[in-house]
Amino acid sequence: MTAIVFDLDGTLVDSAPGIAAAVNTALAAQYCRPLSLAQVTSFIGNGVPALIEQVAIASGISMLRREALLEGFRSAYYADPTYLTALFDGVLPCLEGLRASGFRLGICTNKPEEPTHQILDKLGIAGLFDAVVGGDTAPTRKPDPAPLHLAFERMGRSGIYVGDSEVDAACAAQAGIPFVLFTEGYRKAPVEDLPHMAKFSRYGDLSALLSRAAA
Ligand SMILES: O=C(O)COP(=O)(O)O
Ligand SMILES: [Mg+2]
Repeated sequence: MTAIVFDLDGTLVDSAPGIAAAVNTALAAQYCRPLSLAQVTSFIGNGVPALIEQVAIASGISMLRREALLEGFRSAYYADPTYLTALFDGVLPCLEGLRASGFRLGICTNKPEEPTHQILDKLGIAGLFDAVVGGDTAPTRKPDPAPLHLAFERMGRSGIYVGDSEVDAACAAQAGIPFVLFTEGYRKAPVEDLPHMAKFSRYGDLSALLSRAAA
């Protein structure tokens, strides 16, 4: 039976408010004004170093202070990565249903492993996944295909990748893995600009879609 690998931020969890809160705590420590949720959301998807670089540019923070900004973000975010973070509607029954139908499940996210594991544990879904690949697991991050290949390798199966962003679509395309797009995440480009095999906006529709696709 096929494996299904999921992205995390903007796909399984709505984590942008928590990430924005930690960004703004780090900015306050550098005597900078807070950024809006929309602005921080637009920086999510390429991993923490890219997030902090974009925050620093938007806030006019010099290269010299970026390390302090990164440390401020890490200490605020890692203290509780589940703050203002929740599963999207219907995720839990969908994942349980997929497992019950015999699919193996994995995660491939650009979020570092430590907060990824904390989120999966505290939101009660850790036990559903056989492989978790974070932004610091492999030598490269998405859109490089290596982390996605690693997630499938760890499950010993091929399958489908489910994600929400340009980064995920590009990663799947480079890896030669079919991609299913969740349209309610943190994508910036129109749906038609992202290569995808299928798309969905409600988790209640995903199980039937994946069973058809994997048949
Ligand atoms: O940018 C991040 O840190 C994580 O984003 P992802 O879970 O969508 O890969
Ligand atoms: Mg994402």
